Amino acid sequence: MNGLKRLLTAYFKAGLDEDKIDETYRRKYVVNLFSFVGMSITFVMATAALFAQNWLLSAILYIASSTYLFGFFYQKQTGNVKASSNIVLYSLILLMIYLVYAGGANNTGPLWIFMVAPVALFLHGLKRGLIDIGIFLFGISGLLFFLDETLLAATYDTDFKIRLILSFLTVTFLSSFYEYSREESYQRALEISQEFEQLAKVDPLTKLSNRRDALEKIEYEFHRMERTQEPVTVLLCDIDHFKAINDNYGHDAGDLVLVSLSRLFELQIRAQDTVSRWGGEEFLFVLPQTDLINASIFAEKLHRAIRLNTAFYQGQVIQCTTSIGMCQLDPGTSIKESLRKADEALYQAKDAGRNTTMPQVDRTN
Ligand SMILES: Nc1nc2c(ncn2[C@@H]2O[C@H](COP(=O)(O)OP(=O)(O)OP(=O)(O)O)[C@@H](O)[C@H]2O)c(=O)[nH]1
Repeated sequence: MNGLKRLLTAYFKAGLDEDKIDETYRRKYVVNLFSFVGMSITFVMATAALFAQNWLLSAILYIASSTYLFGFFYQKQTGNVKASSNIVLYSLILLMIYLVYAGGANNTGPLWIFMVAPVALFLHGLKRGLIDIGIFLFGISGLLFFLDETLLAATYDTDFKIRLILSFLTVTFLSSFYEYSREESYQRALEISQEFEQLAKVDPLTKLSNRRDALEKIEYEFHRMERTQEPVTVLLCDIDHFKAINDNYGHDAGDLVLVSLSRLFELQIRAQDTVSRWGGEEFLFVLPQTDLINASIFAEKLHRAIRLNTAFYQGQVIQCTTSIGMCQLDPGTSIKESLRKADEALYQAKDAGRNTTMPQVDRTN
């Protein structure tokens, strides 16, 4: 039993990317599922028709069964979900038209047409699925009501034809409603997950990138530097005696200073630079296309701007300074090691009396 379950799961998940569960994943899954169901049912029906010596019906059903299998393999090999879903859906539609035309076994062929509605909607989505269903319905109605004397091989009672179309419309309506709600829920879930993803990258107090996002950005710039050989420098900036601000004016005043400096930092950087809240009262700048010399010029500009910046808290003016440690990224040095060097440089800046910038500390030199 477990072996069968594993086999079926492997079949349904063939060609699917487990790391990317999105709409394409779902469509591929549905293609695999329908190709399996379609292939199995038509195979059984084809064999039954073979025993009943209905050669033509049997041959057509075997061809349909092979087409579903082909749709599955095409999806698995190429990953082309658009083409494979077209193969599965349009071969199903052609088979249904044939069954209505010929009547199938004991005139029961038309009973299978209900499958078209959910398959079309699940494979092609609401809009395109409804167009497919509309065209199919138009063709079937024409065949049943207008070409019944000239083209139709089977004979159906008028009541049966009307009920067939009405029940097909009912199944279409219910399937469309289901697909509509599914698409709506999927869209909403997508929006919520994007919102959360965004929130997970932002520091709630300062609205700057948080440490996690900063690390992603450094990694991106690190790889770009490896490709382009252009310099990248990181700056670790720590507010001097920030504890004293909290102690003297209160925690809310400390928060206000952090927010005020964050807005100031955003104004100082270029479009390609990033500033993030690294932690507590520490900020990290990532400056692409910038070597240590140019980073020093930027750091001086930053010191000046911070000195001139004033935060007002309950009628009191709060001013502060910062210390900065810098490190230029190097392809031969890990990001972690470069950040450690910047941190060491920052401590040297603190030791040197604060309100100053120090370049990286190279122990090997
Ligand atoms: N208001 C506020 N304070 C914070 C926040 N995060 C960290 N702090 C405070 O920042 C202070 C950091 O103090 P220290 O690490 O001693 O550093 P410092 O007083 O700036 O001294 P130096 O860095 O040596 O100049 C601590 O009092 C923390 O509580 C925050 O989000 N808001």
